[in-house]
Amino acid sequence: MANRLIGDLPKVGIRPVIDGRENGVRESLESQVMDLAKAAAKFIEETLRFPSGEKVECVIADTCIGGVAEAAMCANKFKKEGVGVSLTVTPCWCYGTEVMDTDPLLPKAVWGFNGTERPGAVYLAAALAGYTQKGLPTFGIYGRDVQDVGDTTIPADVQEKIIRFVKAGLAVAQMNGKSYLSIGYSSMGIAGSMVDADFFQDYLGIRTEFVDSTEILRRIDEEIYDKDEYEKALAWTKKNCKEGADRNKPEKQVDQSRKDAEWETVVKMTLICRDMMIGNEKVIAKGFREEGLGRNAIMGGFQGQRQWTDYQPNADYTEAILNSSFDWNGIRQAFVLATENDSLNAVPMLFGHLLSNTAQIFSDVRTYWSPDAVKRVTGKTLSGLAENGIIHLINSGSTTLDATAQQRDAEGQPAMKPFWEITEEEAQKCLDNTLWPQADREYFRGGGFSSQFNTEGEMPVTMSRINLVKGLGPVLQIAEGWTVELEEGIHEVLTERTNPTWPTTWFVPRVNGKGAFKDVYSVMANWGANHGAISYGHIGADLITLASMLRIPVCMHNVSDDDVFRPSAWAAFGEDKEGSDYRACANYGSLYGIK
Ligand SMILES: C[C@H](O)[C@@H](O)[C@@H](O)C(=O)CO
Ligand SMILES: [Mn+2]
Repeated sequence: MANRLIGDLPKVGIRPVIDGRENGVRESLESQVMDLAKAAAKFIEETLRFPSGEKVECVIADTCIGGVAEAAMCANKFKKEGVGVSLTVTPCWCYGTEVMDTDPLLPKAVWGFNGTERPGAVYLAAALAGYTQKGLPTFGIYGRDVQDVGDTTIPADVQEKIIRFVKAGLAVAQMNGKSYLSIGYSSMGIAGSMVDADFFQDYLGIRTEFVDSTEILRRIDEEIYDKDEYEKALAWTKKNCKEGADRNKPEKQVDQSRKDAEWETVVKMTLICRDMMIGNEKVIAKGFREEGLGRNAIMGGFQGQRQWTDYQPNADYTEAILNSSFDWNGIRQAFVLATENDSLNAVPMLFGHLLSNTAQIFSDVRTYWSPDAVKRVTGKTLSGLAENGIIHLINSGSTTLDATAQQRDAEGQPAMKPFWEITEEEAQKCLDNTLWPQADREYFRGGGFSSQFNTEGEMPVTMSRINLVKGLGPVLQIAEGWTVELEEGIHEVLTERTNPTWPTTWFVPRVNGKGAFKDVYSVMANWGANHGAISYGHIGADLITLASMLRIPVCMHNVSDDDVFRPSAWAAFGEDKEGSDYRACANYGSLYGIK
């Protein structure tokens, strides 16, 4: 599977730095330093893959870097090779600012080998002081236990930091230069769908492309899509997407021929939205080059409500299928497409996708159900992880079908996996566990079909969200927790009170008795908007590292302090990690903003 966006995937640049004193010192260190760089490169290449499936590639400087000339040669090589992340390694003393990497846009880390024969860790401290003094925030990596000279094994604590840094750095690099495709504009007064071009450009390096929804009608009417693929997609949909019960009042119900026409429209909408995002050779071959080039969109949003959905079938099918790891073409990388064009939920979905390589859930953060309220309406008692209350995540549309939780990890537990680990059987189970009821025609006058399922089993997940605060800028909120399955009889009653035609995920955040995480209720009460992006796994620490690279402060999280890994300069902004994060982000400002 190839990267589907324009531009090469970023590489990881490894910079072996060395004590430049020739005639003795340098020569005695050359192979040890280079071996450390090779060990780091091997480890990264063996561990990481891109969401598109490609292995991550490392580039090592041609020589060890003993001074500024070799630093410049390395920078030159990195530019030519498309390096997006810079990791400096050394076991020895080097000349801090002389060997440094001064590219302000490359996320940077220095691994100073913890040995004592040669002072790598002393160099690390000197280097970080230089980076801080020059306004180039850099991550410091320093193993807890002393290693022997020449040992090229990477201790577990160093491994964890290298991977956390590289993953987040590659996410930064992958976003840069791509687009957010806004199909339609603002939905129902939702602030996140008033797409803020300055935020995308300044903080993420992402362009914003605005296309009116009538473009979809035009492409349907003028048949600007691949008709062969359309036939294949429609046949696959008929076979794999079973219609659920029509819950509309009798006077609102439409006949099957109208429903069949709606299926045809939503399948076309899916092809067209995807083509608008990433282009399609087949559309170019039909003579529509401009349309077939796409918008180089790494994510997008579909306004839908209200003008489109008052008139045409909703995009629930389109959003659900594109956000899933499979379709009529087989198992493939998921897209990131927000419903209601909530761009501030698309961004954390993209963060989650780039950090975990998995498909993402988009949901309304709809209801906190206390144990008492559940008892009152169901007569039953919440138990297990759910015992202190649950949050109902539900939204028509954008929830990936991977969230049916039919995939299994190595231990046989429910999971949402990178697409290359998903089996045909698992993809089929996700489809088999989803029904497609006719949309609620009071909300969606143009009809359409909503995906309906209930996330099965317990999965570790992380909910996150970006909010824009006037006078402050963007902030990120993060809540790690679990999906839970409710005891027989509870789900049915609770979901009946909402929109039973929509997908439901019951979520329990990990609480700690303090602040926003005092209890489950407080998490709900402190959530900054109507939506959340939910990623498989506990990725809060990765999100925190990524946010610091983008200078987005984290306003709420439940990650242990020990796992918070930010540039070393953050320590100079105070001991309290939350306060220092705000001050450091304000001091450095957005990564791409023109000051
Ligand atoms: C149908 C309604 O308009 C929903 O779409 C609404 O509950 C939302 O999802 C609001 O974010
Ligand atoms: Mn919503």
